[in-house]
Amino acid sequence: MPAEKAIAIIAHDGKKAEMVAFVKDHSVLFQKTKLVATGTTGQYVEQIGLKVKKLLSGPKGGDAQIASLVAEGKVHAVLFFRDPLGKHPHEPDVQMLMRLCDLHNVPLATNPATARLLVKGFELEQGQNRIS
Ligand SMILES: O=C(CO)COP(=O)(O)O
Repeated sequence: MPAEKAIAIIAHDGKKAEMVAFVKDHSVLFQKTKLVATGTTGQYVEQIGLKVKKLLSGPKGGDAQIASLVAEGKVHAVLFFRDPLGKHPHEPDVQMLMRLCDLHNVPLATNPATARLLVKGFELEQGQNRIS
């Protein structure tokens, strides 16, 4: 994984608990990786003990800021723990982020199962050849 690029982590409120469990499970990889997150998600990631650049909260523009980083080529992958049952006032920002990931061919996981596979790919890239 290019050292200068970050992994972006975002979680809707209904998925924060799953995001925390996921990040804890993969903390070895995340300790070695530049992390960026939307505001509240970032606070949770910090509480796990990881260094993370916190942007604005999602509804205040955090997803849009991550979209901008994607467009600038500064994001290696986006792990987005979306809540498909929730209503989000900033849904247009979410759609923009996903569109820009597709446009710039940036890996985007929108649920924990896909995030797990993506992270496995990073571990393989880094030579940690363990499949569990
Ligand atoms: O709203 C979000 C994703 O769309 C997440 O934002 P927070 O991390 O600030 O809760």
